[in-house]
Amino acid sequence: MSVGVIGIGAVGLFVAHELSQMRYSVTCYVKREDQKATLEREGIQKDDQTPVYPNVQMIHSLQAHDWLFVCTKQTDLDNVVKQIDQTNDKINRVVFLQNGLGHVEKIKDLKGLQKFIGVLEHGVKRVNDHHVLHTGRGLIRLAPLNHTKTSSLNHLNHDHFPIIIEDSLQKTLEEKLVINSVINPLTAIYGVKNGTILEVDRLRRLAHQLLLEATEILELDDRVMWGRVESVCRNTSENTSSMLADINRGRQTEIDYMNGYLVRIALEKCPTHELIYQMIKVKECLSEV
Ligand SMILES: NC(=O)C1=CN([C@@H]2O[C@H](COP(=O)(O)OP(=O)(O)OC[C@H]3O[C@@H](n4cnc5c(N)ncnc54)[C@H](OP(=O)(O)O)[C@@H]3O)[C@@H](O)[C@H]2O)C=CC1
Ligand SMILES: CC(C)(CO)C(=O)C(=O)O
Repeated sequence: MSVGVIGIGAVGLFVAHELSQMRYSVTCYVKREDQKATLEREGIQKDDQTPVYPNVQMIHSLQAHDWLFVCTKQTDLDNVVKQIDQTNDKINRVVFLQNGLGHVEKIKDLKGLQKFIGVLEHGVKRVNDHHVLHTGRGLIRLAPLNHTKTSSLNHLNHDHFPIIIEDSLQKTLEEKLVINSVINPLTAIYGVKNGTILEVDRLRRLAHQLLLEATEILELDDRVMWGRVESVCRNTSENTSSMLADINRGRQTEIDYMNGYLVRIALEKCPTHELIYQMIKVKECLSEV
């Protein structure tokens, strides 16, 4: 089986590594020549294991695959969707693994292939362009878009790469959105690892306040969701959240698809999320300087 992985950052390195270990024919798609050269030379290293050597191509050379995993940020999806659209007569199934909400509409426009949207609950930390740390064992939750059959997903499910099929796409994404809209901005504002949120009482209380607003807007059970936030903080305690990683690298964050999404749908009735949203926007401006 041939699998393509687009976007070889923290998530893409991990996904491409695990699929390569399952002996699939994996091709990584990147947008920088220097990352292509590094991956060809060094392979993908997970933790301190021996590297695996998937194929590496530039994104404009996207080829035919049985499965395609899209592991870019939400902010890069427009370009990627355009690229897949130009290639889609050769691609059978696509899995999108972005955090946040707002991408489903863009993806719906892709015709002629089976689409799955999912969330990755592993702790992953990018060390550099070819090395990733697996900081917390988790799983991938996937839901089909537009009544796609799910039986083909069984081929991808593996003990060290568990995939769960969820019935409700919206619920899966909303629950992950709650987790990210609490953990990501707080870790990015204070420059701390995920585990610190539970360790510092004032930070924990601020996290809980964000949780209460988010669960009220999305009509989710706040006790259940607080339990999930706590468990993600514990399982990924040593992780740098993707938003903190973006701020540290002077990149645009996904805040518009997380707290920004909540602010938009709640019509400004979520003051803590609105404040946090503004604070991250200021951080983005400052880190560009
Ligand atoms: N990091 C984490 O712990 C987790 C992240 N997520 C979610 O997964 C998604 C990816 O996150 P993460 O891996 O952290 O992000 P990264 O920024 O580490 O990686 C994204 C990668 O996509 C590449 N990219 C961007 N545009 C293109 C393109 N047009 N063609 C090919 N490659 C492209 C970037 O390349 P370049 O470096 O050249 O810009 C980068 O390597 C996000 O939605 C995030 O919220 C989900 C769970 C955990
Ligand atoms: C679950 C969490 C917070 C793990 O770091 C994540 O999804 C992210 O960093 O975007």
